Amino acid sequence: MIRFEQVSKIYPGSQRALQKVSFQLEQGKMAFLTGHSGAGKSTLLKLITAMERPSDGKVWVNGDDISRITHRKIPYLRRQMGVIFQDHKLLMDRTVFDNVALPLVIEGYSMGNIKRRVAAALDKVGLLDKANCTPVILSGGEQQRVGIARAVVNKPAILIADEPTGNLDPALSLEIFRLFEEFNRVGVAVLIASHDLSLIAKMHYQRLILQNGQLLNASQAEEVQ
Ligand SMILES: Nc1ncnc2c1ncn2[C@@H]1O[C@H](COP(=O)(O)OP(=O)(O)OP(=O)(O)O)[C@@H](O)[C@H]1O
Repeated sequence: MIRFEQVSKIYPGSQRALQKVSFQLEQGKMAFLTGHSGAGKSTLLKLITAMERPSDGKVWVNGDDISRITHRKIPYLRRQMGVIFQDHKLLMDRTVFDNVALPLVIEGYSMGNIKRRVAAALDKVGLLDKANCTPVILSGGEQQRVGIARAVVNKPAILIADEPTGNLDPALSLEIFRLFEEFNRVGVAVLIASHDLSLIAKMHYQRLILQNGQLLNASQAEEVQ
């Protein structure tokens, strides 16, 4: 589903952010991406969403080599994935419904279809009764769940999350991780970058550990755990 082959990334005028990173996340699997601040986690995720291109190596998503993807093909790639950010990037002057509907409006879905899908996504994250509220009146955990509903509303095969629980307390963080597990259980591949080591330790999924841009192998990983 996602495959990195000897991927390096050097930002212009800076040192190497990723060095010869290789890994695979198979269809329907869930994994955590961890590592110190500046280790390269966001960079790795940005290569999957084609917000950045690798300087060397190959990135495969759903069977396509996206290392040199053209701008024209990026919308097709992004349609296959839902992306969740720490600050959830919600439109605060629009309703929860409008926020979740946005990807479908952009895709030109009919209003009937939009209503059905948004209701299903909000139901999944437990916020159906908040559809007509603006996100400002919601708690941090609820706002993050709106972000998750928006990410899953067009049923992507892959979910990518960059520090989705960064601003939340442990109980709410666990709730969010459990939600990701539910999507994974129905076949969605999930990759979550997180600093939340105690929570990750409680969940038994593949762990990718970055250190100064390099992925640790199994024995190195054991040493840092
Ligand atoms: N747009 C950019 N231009 C130049 N250097 C960058 C850019 N983005 C990231 N870097 C550098 O690349 C390295 C990896 O950064 P990245 O944001 O991927 O790390 P991270 O593991 O996500 O860190 P954090 O946990 O603090 O968010 C860092 O040294 C960072 O300064």
